[in-house]
Amino acid sequence: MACALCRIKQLVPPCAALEEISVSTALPKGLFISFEGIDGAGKSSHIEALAQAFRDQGRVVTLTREPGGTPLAEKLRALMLHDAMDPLTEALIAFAARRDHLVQVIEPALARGEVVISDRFTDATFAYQGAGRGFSWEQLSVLERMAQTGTALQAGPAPDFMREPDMTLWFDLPAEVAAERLATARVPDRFEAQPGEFFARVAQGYAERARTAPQRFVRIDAHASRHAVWQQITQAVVRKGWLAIMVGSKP
Ligand SMILES: Nc1ncnc2c1ncn2[C@@H]1O[C@H](COP(=O)(O)OP(=O)(O)O)[C@@H](O)[C@H]1O
Ligand SMILES: Cc1cn([C@H]2C[C@H](O)[C@@H](COP(=O)(O)OP(=O)(O)O)O2)c(=O)[nH]c1=O
Repeated sequence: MACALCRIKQLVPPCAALEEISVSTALPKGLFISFEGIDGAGKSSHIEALAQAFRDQGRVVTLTREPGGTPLAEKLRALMLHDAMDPLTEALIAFAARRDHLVQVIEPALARGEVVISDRFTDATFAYQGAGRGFSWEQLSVLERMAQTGTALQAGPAPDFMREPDMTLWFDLPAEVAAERLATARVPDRFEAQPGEFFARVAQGYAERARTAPQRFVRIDAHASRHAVWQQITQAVVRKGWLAIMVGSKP
């Protein structure tokens, strides 16, 4: 597509540089942010507030979750959360749901220049099915590559580009504190009903995953007050230049 100036001047062929400018000003860059952490860490308490902060600054937001986010993936979510199965089956279901979610929702939204905020993504599979259930991380990495490659819709990424979040906000909280918070909060699903040691392993899994991708992970000290947690979240996105400084905003 010719840039606006070339169209006015009826330049043939249109200039390459201005063509790029016209595309980039027409469409903001899509952003993909995931929220991660053990159950009860406080993700749901802040995710809508972050979505609203982006909307307030003019961005279109797709707020979604895993497992789930599409009609098919929501069916797979119901199976994962309520039916007994072995760790490999659980991992395969998580990645099947993720592939559908990527193809149907996440990639189209990123191609439209939206901000995609997902309540969990692949790090949860490494933490829960990997560290929690004991399934091999090496094999999970193979599934990760299969499920998250070749989905990008925009021109540019190499054919072997593997989609990952641009930023992962990792809510780090000791398992025993999360258990206390959840004791009165809601009816537990198949994961939330697991013993404390399971969540201690899941928490370690997240810490390990964060060590392998320090440029993507932002550790949120989730043992702080709601207000302090919110400040850490906003600082992380402001530091990236994705949001302007927000004065007095609250979760
Ligand atoms: N910073 C916080 N301090 C104390 N309690 C919190 C905090 N953040 C959330 N909670 C409470 O902890 C429970 C779990 O929070 P939630 O946001 O549902 O966690 P998650 O989505 O990570 O499972 C809820 O009852 C919530 O009100
Ligand atoms: C995405 C994902 C979630 N899970 C688990 C973590 C959670 O216990 C559960 C559902 O996540 P979540 O939506 O956080 O539960 P809730 O709506 O009750 O807050 O699924 C996995 O085990 N593997 C995965 O790959």
